[in-house]
Amino acid sequence: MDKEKIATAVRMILEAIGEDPDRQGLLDTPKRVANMYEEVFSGLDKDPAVHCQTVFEEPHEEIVLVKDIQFSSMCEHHLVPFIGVAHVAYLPKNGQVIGLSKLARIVDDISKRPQLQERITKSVADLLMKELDPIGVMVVIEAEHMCMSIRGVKKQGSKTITSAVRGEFKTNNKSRSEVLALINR
Ligand SMILES: Nc1nc2c(ncn2[C@@H]2O[C@H](COP(=O)(O)OP(=O)(O)OP(=O)(O)O)[C@@H](O)[C@H]2O)c(=O)[nH]1
Ligand SMILES: [Zn+2]
Repeated sequence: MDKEKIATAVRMILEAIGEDPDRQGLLDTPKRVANMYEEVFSGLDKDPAVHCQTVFEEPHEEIVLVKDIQFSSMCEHHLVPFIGVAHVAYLPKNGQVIGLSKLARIVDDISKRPQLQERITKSVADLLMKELDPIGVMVVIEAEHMCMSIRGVKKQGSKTITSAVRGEFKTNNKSRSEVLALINR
């Protein structure tokens, strides 16, 4: 990531809004913002598939759900955050279970990019289907978009919920309902 370029651009933005980038309080701001962008866009040079290599042999053939995985991402339209939780469920096949923390790491890597909530939801589900080859995957994400709360329509507290349903969870209403009940309990 070109942090020098980000800092130069931030200095230009400060000038453009009529601020003095050389006043005491703003002197380090371009550098700080560059460091922040490096952090919030750190997923751009990561391959979340690597996390799918940590699998264990365990004959568990029922639902595995990690819920309330906190995440934050940056809306690609306004470059302001959206913040919320992801719930990731899957049905293991052939006794192949993935390390639980890896589900959260996948959500993180995919979130830390300029994103849309729908794309994060779909990307997590598709990655798990491809790499883990489970019987089913279901991803539900709930988030508040700052671009809807601090500006524009200014609807603070509104939540956007997206889901991506694959395999058994798509074809079997009962399995899908079971995951939803576990998420909502
Ligand atoms: N589908 C989807 N839309 C998003 C997401 N994040 C932000 N948006 C929307 O992107 C849209 C961009 O709309 P535009 O009309 O191009 O931009 P704008 O004039 O800033 O829109 P307003 O937010 O309505 O003021 C807005 O409706 C946002 O709410 C997301 O993750 N998914
Ligand atoms: Zn936005």
